[in-house]
Amino acid sequence: MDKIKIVGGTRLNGVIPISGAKNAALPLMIASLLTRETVTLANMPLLADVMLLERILGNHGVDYAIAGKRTGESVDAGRTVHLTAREIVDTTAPYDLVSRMRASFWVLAPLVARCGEARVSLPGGCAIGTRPVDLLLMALEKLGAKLDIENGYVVASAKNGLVGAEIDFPKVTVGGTHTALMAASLARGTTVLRNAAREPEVVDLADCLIKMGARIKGAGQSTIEIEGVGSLFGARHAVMPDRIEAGTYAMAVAMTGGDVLLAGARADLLQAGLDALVQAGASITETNEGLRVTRNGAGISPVDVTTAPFPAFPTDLQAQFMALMTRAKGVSRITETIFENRFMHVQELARLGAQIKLEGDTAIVTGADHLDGAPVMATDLRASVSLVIAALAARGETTINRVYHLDRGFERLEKKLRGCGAEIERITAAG
Ligand SMILES: CC(=O)N[C@H]1[C@@H](OP(=O)(O)OP(=O)(O)OC[C@H]2O[C@@H](n3ccc(=O)[nH]c3=O)[C@H](O)[C@@H]2O)O[C@H](CO)[C@@H](O)[C@@H]1O
Ligand SMILES: C=C(OP(=O)(O)O)C(=O)O
Repeated sequence: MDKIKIVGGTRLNGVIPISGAKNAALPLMIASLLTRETVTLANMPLLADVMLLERILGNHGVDYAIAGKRTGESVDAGRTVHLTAREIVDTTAPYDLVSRMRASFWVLAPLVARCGEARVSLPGGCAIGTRPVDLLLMALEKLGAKLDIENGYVVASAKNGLVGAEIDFPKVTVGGTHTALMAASLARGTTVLRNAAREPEVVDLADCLIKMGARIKGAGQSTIEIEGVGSLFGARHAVMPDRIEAGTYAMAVAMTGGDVLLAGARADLLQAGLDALVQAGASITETNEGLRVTRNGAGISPVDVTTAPFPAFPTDLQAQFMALMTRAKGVSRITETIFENRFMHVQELARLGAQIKLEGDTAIVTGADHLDGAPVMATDLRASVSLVIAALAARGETTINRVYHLDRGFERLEKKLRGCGAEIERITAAG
């Protein structure tokens, strides 16, 4: 298993290109199941999750072709891929694939909407919480799908097609909103989603569906109206920039000090995260090329944050912000309201000398004068990168084990950080 070795203490200076968003790329790829025609996605990130989803979609009959790079195109440019689901050859998504990536469960919606049947393994829990799928199933049932659970699989059928409905989500769910958007696009009649997720990735999916011929109004607001159509077409769409990757590197710069341009990053996708960073002492300027983040001289101030659905502070940046707060001059409180168990990084940060006390859904972080390098273990994607941020500021060497978690969501992380002066290298396991 690969490891990452970091020697802390270097300020970050330079340019970091921001990749296409994992959490937009995945539902966009899944949406290709809705049409016989080719969906072309540009600015695709090269990530383990994307590669796994390629395999899962291939199992259903999606032909996946990667366009070659144009002459002179930078290595930092995202890939362009063509996905064509001419025929769906298999409507089953098996346990061994779905259990490895939760978002793959979302194939249920396009499969049942297009084919009238699907058999998709329940995804199970994961390191950050139990993560039930009851609201995704509720949405599909409202749209007329008949659902049974058999041997760990959701067996869905809608022999006469799905029918538009009013769907009120009792809780904001990104996956539930993606599911309802995809299914309702091919349902007969009108669907209204209430308390829908407003995350930018939902808007990105809706934009692509609209290019494919879907009739969707209100994406990005709590109420979304979808007028179902008989069939969808091919389209070309560029994946939005990754706001979580951008926020992560912004927090790394705030931690080490320095001056970095996050090329391609957009402030409107990340306002709550940027506000917290400015309170912590970073300066952020929006430029034509992206976001410039600097922290010079002054130390890190403690800031309290509470995670909540967009546009509030994102849960996917909670671990990274906690890493930053471990060096603040004072006490901060970080409250996690989305996932019940998203504090696996606390024990690992403590190994570097962080002082964090957990009280229910709140972590109370007392900033330490310094952190010291140590061997640590990555436990999930964002927890892993929080250890990278802490290690960049720790004295001496930190080795992060199980970095396959990082590869799920951060493209060329070592290269991007090394380009800004960080002392970071991947130690590739032999064999
Ligand atoms: C691939 C992807 O895009 N993943 C993101 C997506 O995950 P995901 O779509 O799985 O997260 P949700 O927004 O659905 O989950 C939000 C909350 O709702 C609960 N819930 C969800 C569905 C359901 O049927 N029942 C239920 O109770 C969850 O347990 C959680 O407490 O949004 C999360 C919240 O922004 C992010 O952290 C993940 O990075
Ligand atoms: C939790 C995340 O991803 P997933 O929903 O795929 O587990 C994440 O991107 O932080």
